[in-house]
Amino acid sequence: MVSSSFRLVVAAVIRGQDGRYLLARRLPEAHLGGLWEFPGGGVEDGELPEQALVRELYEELGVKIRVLAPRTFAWHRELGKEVLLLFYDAEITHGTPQGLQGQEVAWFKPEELPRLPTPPADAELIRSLSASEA
Ligand SMILES: Nc1nc2c([nH]c(=O)n2[C@@H]2O[C@H](COP(=O)(O)OP(=O)(O)OP(=O)(O)O)[C@@H](O)[C@H]2O)c(=O)[nH]1
Repeated sequence: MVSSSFRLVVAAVIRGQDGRYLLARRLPEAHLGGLWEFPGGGVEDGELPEQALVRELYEELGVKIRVLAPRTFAWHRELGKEVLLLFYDAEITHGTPQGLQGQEVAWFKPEELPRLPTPPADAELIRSLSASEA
């Protein structure tokens, strides 16, 4: 349900040449702290989703990316907040990802993804990424 607490969040599904996916770990003190997620963040006023994704990846990980195509979406409802998550396939064009806010960043094989602690809203995406390898 769209309400005044609605937020639009974008996240990148980035697959390295070795077939691993890039995830970042939420800081322990954050909401859903310690969970591994696809890097991204909130779309700000006046921004297109793809622009927000490019900005977030640069601010959080110091990389430039190219957004390739929409992959899927998911709703996240918690604590009275409604979040619509848009996941995009993307690739890194410049730089090596680093957790510029102190967060851990790592590449995971598709079969490792289902064993990671991840936000509930990511479950279906993770199932499909790991199943496409089977
Ligand atoms: N970037 C990202 N966010 C996700 C994923 N899955 C998921 O549920 N989220 C949720 O989407 C929101 C991301 O927004 P954010 O990172 O800008 O917000 P935040 O938690 O720092 O701020 P907040 O505490 O105000 O929500 C969070 O509620 C986060 O838990 C994901 O795979 N990637």
